[in-house]
Amino acid sequence: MIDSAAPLGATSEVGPLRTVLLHRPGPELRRLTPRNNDQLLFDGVPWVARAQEEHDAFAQALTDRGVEVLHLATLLAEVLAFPAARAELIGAAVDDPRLGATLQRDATRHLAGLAPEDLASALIAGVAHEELRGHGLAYQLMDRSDFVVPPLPNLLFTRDSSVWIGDEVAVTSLAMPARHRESTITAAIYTHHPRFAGAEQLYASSLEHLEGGDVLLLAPGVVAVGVGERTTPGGAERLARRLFARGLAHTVLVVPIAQERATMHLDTIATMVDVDAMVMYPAVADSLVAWTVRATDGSPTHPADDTDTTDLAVTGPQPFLTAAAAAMGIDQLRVIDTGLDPVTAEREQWDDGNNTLALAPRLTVAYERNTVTNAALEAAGIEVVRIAGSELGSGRGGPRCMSCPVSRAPL
Ligand SMILES: NC(=[NH2+])NCCC[C@H](N)C(=O)O
Repeated sequence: MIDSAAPLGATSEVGPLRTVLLHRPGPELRRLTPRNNDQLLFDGVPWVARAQEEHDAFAQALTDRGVEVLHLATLLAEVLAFPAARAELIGAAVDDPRLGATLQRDATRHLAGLAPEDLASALIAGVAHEELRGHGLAYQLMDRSDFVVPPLPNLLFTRDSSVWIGDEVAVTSLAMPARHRESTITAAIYTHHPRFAGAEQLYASSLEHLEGGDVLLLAPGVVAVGVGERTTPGGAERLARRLFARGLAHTVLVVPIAQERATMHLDTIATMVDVDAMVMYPAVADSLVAWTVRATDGSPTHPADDTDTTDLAVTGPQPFLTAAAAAMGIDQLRVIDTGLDPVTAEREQWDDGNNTLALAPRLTVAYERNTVTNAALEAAGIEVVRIAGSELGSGRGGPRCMSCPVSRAPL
């Protein structure tokens, strides 16, 4: 088991990255076919071996720069040595009305017989009809190409199923049915893995939809939350109350984004690259607005037993850049444009040109294919670590979606 003393948590998107949670894509990607890829939220059918090579190079680029890389599948296999974690995750995997009681029992028996590493693989790659000797009506009538336990190809995007804010972790509530089960896995890891012993959990998969890709730590105490296809206003409100009650933030900026695939998360249109700079999709830079949410004066922090009753003061909407600079206490939030002309910008935004992972202020990881955006970043003084993503990108996520910062040094 991994043992490291770096304090857990993050108060910004750009503080020097110490520890990150990744998931190397595996057999779950081999489940994708032209028949199921839309439902499983991939734009195509990736070449798995090449996606793994690209991911290994991504992990290596981080390790080379002194970042400790934790692998989700390893942590999962480690917690599956504990009976409580096994029971929770097997229960979550078969909690599916498609199965009915007979197939549920068959699937439970199958999973319960697996050793920790095999169980971890089955929970991630799913269980196909042909891999289980089931009986009964639901099993007989199930399409041979269907899954008893569906695979989780989007586990690759570790930023969405959990996010650290201050020294607490929010296990999120994912909006798309294809991703619901992911946060049962992150919850089990944070609950049972000794590496995270004592870490407080700030959110839960049973609450209003909230995805980590929508949560941007603009500055210590200032959190932006995109609301759109994934995160709901109710989720943003719940998170805001909890952050205020626990003293983890003083301002939450709620930012409506278009409800469409190209802009599924706030981090598909803007990410931080310096303490006062973002790379942003120019088509939205001027129209983006924010509602500023704070606790009303006199609202208590750390109430003994309830973090959901803080009174909220909501103002706005204001232009996002104005509201953000005010909340961050700076004169101006600098913007570096994706692409230059509108067509290049649209192409590079789609290819996750905005979805960068900062390793430190002015040092960021980006897909190499977004040549115009990367040149603009460099012209603005941001060092760019380029990674290949031709296959990884088919899931529509870049370096930031594919990483959950577990520990960043304070600024
Ligand atoms: N933070 C992000 N932008 N994540 C991208 C997630 C992509 C994934 N295929 C989905 O549709 O959910």
